[in-house]
Amino acid sequence: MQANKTLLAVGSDALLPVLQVLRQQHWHIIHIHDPQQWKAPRSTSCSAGLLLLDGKLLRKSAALQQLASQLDMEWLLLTERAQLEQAAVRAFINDSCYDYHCLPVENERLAVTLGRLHGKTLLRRRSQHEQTEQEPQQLVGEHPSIRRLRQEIRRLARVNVTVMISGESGTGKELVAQLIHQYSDRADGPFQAVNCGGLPVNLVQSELFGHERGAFTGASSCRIGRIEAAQNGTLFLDEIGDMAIEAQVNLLRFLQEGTIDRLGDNRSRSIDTRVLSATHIDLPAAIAKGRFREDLYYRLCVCQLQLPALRERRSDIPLLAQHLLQQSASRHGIPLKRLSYEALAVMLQHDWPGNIREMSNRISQGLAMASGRVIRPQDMGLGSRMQTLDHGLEAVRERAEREALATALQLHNHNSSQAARTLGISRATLYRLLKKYEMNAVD
Ligand SMILES: Nc1ncnc2c1ncn2[C@@H]1O[C@H](COP(=O)(O)OP(=O)(O)OP(=O)(O)O)[C@@H](O)[C@H]1O
Repeated sequence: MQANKTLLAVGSDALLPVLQVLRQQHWHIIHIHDPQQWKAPRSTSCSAGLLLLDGKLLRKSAALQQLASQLDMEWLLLTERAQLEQAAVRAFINDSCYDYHCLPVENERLAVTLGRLHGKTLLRRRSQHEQTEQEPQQLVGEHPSIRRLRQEIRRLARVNVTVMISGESGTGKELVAQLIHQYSDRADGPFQAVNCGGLPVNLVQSELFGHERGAFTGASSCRIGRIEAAQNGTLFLDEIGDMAIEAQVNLLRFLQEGTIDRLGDNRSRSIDTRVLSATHIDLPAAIAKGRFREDLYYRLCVCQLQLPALRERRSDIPLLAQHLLQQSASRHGIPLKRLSYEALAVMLQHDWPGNIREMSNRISQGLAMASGRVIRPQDMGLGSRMQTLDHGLEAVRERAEREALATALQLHNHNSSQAARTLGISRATLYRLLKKYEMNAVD
């Protein structure tokens, strides 16, 4: 990260006297007349942008928005007061600028504002940097099912049993496996994730167990398998339900005996690894159809974790959205934007068939597509304003309340006192809500 004071100035030569003063204040200045001229790589280290809006630039509003939304820095707009009468100018200021000054320029005020922009850009870059570099993976969510999951992860991390993690695609199964590894005393060892579904039958064996040179046609060198690579660490078998039945017997042998043989080598090697697996399919049904070995199932399922679909914990949507926004902005080097209220309302209603991965993808899409600083539903490829208004915020709130009640009651076997405590409301409020939604508790 560089901390130099570099200013990107966009506008006509009318800016020159101002730029002269700023140079004396130790700003390094890049001056372009036209937003489309900006060709520098995104990693450029400008920390502030100064934009002199005149009639000519106003006609290039799309290019301006494009420029302002793609560069990781804050913008100050210089404008004639009369231009503020135009809705497009006001929208541009709201969406894309940190501040605006009316002409003529007051040099002292300008110096203070640009200093602030510079400081703010550096602060944001620093926190984005710290977030990606240092922050461990986190399981975001305050829904009772996620709170309980966090406790279960901590407990399971301490014991060396196999765990089967089930849930729809994108619900966080691999993340949970990583957390179990991180909290375990194997955290300093490797975490090896294998996608069993993506491996063709003929490759599964060599991928899992490794092979010696010449073990089969094309095996030109010796290769350590994924199980061996997970020595003293954790082996995560993703999509285990899709593993070819022929490969299942060898995996079973490894789980029973704790040893593997590389293909083409009959020396058994002892392996000490913790095995976690995940599936999005119904394994008992696969067993009934003869597609999955029952003995392997019991070996892999000493403990089980079931992850809820995102639509079953809608109250977590705002929290997750904020987390994914920050994560995506810092990963892709895009300036942070905020979700419009409308976007959040649409997200609360969406059913999220692809769960958190879908949300993460849509938010990245929104960050890339939004022309200003605000992400609208259409930027994420989500329904229109009319659809939101059809349902209204009240309907969204009712739906979230109904779901929170149902989950709390289920969690506590329909005991109203305990459910009220979990929800952080009084029993009287709980009864009022149960009556409103025609639901029942036991006591
Ligand atoms: N509770 C959560 N908090 C924060 N991020 C999450 C959470 N759950 C999932 N994610 C993120 O969502 C993305 C998808 O999660 P993950 O890959 O773990 O899902 P999965 O269930 O293993 O998916 P698949 O079945 O398709 O393999 C990842 O980027 C993950 O970090």
